[in-house]
This record gives sequence, structure tokens and C-alpha cells, in this order.
Amino acid sequence: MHIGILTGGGDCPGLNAVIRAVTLALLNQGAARVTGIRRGFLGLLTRDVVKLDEAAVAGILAQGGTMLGTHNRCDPFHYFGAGGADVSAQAMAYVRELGLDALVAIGGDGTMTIAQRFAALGLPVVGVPKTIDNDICHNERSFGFDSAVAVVAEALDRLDTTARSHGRVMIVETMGRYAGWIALEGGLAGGAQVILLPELPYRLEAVAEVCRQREASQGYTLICIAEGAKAQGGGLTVARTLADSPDPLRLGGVGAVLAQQLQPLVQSEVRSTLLGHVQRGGSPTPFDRVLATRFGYAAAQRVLRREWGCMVALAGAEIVSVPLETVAGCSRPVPADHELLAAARGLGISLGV
Ligand SMILES: Nc1ncnc2c1ncn2[C@@H]1O[C@H](COP(=O)(O)OP(=O)(O)OP(=O)(O)O)[C@@H](O)[C@H]1O
Ligand SMILES: O=P(O)(O)OC[C@H]1O[C@](O)(CO)[C@@H](O)[C@@H]1O
Ligand SMILES: [Mg+2]
Repeated sequence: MHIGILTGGGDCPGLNAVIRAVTLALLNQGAARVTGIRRGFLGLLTRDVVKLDEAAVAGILAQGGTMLGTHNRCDPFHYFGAGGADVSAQAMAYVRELGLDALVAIGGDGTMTIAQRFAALGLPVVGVPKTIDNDICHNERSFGFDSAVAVVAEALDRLDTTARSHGRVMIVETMGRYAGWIALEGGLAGGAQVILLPELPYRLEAVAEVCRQREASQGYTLICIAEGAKAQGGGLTVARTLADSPDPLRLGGVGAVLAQQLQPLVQSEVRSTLLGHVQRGGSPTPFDRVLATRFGYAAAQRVLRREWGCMVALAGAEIVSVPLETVAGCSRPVPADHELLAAARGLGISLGV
């Protein structure tokens, strides 16, 4: 067989570990050729591919990002480079020219949606879930998430020093557009006293009250807020809108907004730090390297068994397959009854409500 691999959507730590695992497992177990498609689906239109073999994937396990590059706007069924026209036939012609028998698509729900449409055109597909936000349906944990949580925890550890020394309220803003997993786990790991999530619109006065109480007791407060968090009755804090994207909103700045709103309500100084893409960069943690390797190996097994139209996923301790069509257009927010929320409340951590 001749198998294509691509990465789509935002980069995150562990993508290279998946590319390596898929390539090595396929080549060791008998697939004839593996080809990397550069910059997501764009490579099928720009005819930009690279041969993947043992030498090509050597040394990439611990590297962040994706050696294949990625793209967050290229949908061949609605191509930005052709005024939104459907150029999928052009991509399929190149697939046939390359002689690809199947595609391993590593990406989020947008990538899975496009992959499924190519599957409908006759290109067999196996998906591997990718999202730093940890919010792909039917998948308990995404690679990259553990690495991001480690960055947030370290940031909180470091900001704790200034918070204590100056008696300040220090706010850390994390990624997490519509799901608060990074803020929740990062906030717990970094010992934040207030954790604010997109799923639980916060009451400003509740947050201010925690800070005032702590001014009288510990003298400082650490707040961890997801970029997608919003005040009750308020809206998202949008940093920019990407034209031509089906997923156009880019959030950012809610931490600074909260700082401004809180300042008149408390005595101590309030400062905000936005972590941004720092959370998505750098080397994957060992956990993420192992999870990415398991996903890559599992995807290769599906290819070798010709089990098409599925995405590998983590369910409990097991790697399973779920139908691709159940992933597209679906997301996985933190459920209101999640054990970590109960644990946070039980420890006296405020969720702002
Ligand atoms: N709902 C959607 N339907 C169809 N295509 C989409 C959708 N959302 C995104 N896409 C397309 O999918 C590709 C990847 O999208 P996006 O950047 O959202 O990445 P993703 O795979 O969803 O991962 P992530 O959002 O976690 O970065 C882009 O080309 C985008 O145009
Ligand atoms: O890299 P971009 O396009 O700015 O996207 C950033 C967004 O992507 C994510 O990293 C994943 O959806 C979000 O957490 C973040 O808001
Ligand atoms: Mg997306």
C-alpha cells in the first residue's frame, strides 16, 4: 500500500511523534510506501509532498510542532485560493497521480470533517484526534494537552512568587476556546485559588469577594482563566476574526478585561499574563509522546486491517476506534458534574459562580 499522512489545524506537541509512529509502524509491518503531505490539505493542491521513511522521521519524537507543516484555512471543498470554490476534484486527481491508497489525517474536528468528505469521494481515511484544548468528542485525552497543562502549571508556580511578594492578584489566561480543560487542570496543578471556565460564566462580584477575603488572610490570589471564559450575561473576548475560515474567532484578552474589572473592587494590584501560543510550543511531555505513539501505532493497525472511516481515540485505558462521522461538528466541554469540578469546589477553589 501507499499511504499519505497529513496534519491539519493548529500545531501542538506530539504531532511529530504521531507522524513517526504511523510511518515506522506501517513500514515495519509491510506497507510499501508512506508519503507526507505538506501543510494539511493544501499540499494536495500545491502538490507538495515528501517521502517518509526511517531516516525522515529520525529524531522528531521529542520535537514540538509538525515536520509536515499545517494549515488552518485550507478546505479543498471551499478553497480560499479559488474564491471559495470546490477544488476537491483537483486534490483527488493528485491523490490518484500519487497512487495513494489511503490517508491518515491528524487533526481536529475541522480536519476530520474534510477527511470525511474525501472518504465520500473514495479516498479511504483513518483519523487521529489532535487538539490542544482536549475537546474532541469520544476521545478522553489528546496528546499535547498534558504538555500545555505543564506550561500553565509552571506559569502559575512562577507567578505565585510575585503574587506573594507583592500581595497581588495575578491572573493567568490559558487557551481553551469553548472547553476549559487546560484552565481546569492547569489551575489545579498550579494551585490557583480561582479557576474560570467557558462552561461556567462567572460572577465578577464572586471573584472579587474571594480576592478581598484573601487580602485579609493570605494576602494574594492566583486566578487561572480560560480564554473562552465570560462573565454572566457577557460575551466572548474576541482578539481577531479570520476571514475565509469556517472557525473564524480567535479569542484573547479576557484576563486583561477581568483585571480591569476587578481592580476597582479590590485593594491589591491586579496583573494579568496571557500565555497564548507558549502553551502549544516546545517538546511534548513523556505522557504526550507515549499517547501520540499509541495513536500512531493504532492508526497504522487500522490501515493495515483496512478499517476505513474511523478515528482512533482513548477510552479509559484503551485505544479504540470511533466512526469519523460522529466526530465532525461535535465538541467535548467540561461536564457540569465532572469530578475535577467537584474536587475544586471541595478544596475551596472558587469557580466564580
Ligand atoms: N466546521 C468545519 N467544517 C468544515 N471545515 C472546517 C470546519 N472547521 C474547520 N474547518 C477546516 O478544517 C481545516 C482545519 O481546521 P481548524 O484549523 O479548525 O483545525 P482543526 O483540525 O479543527 O484543529 P484545531 O481547531 O484544534 O486547531 C481548515 O482548513 C478549516 O478550513
Ligand atoms: O493558532 P491560532 O490560529 O491563533 O488559534 C488559536 C486557537 O487554537 C487553539 O489552540 C485550539 O483550538 C485554541 O486554544 C486557540 O484559541
Ligand atoms: Mg477546529
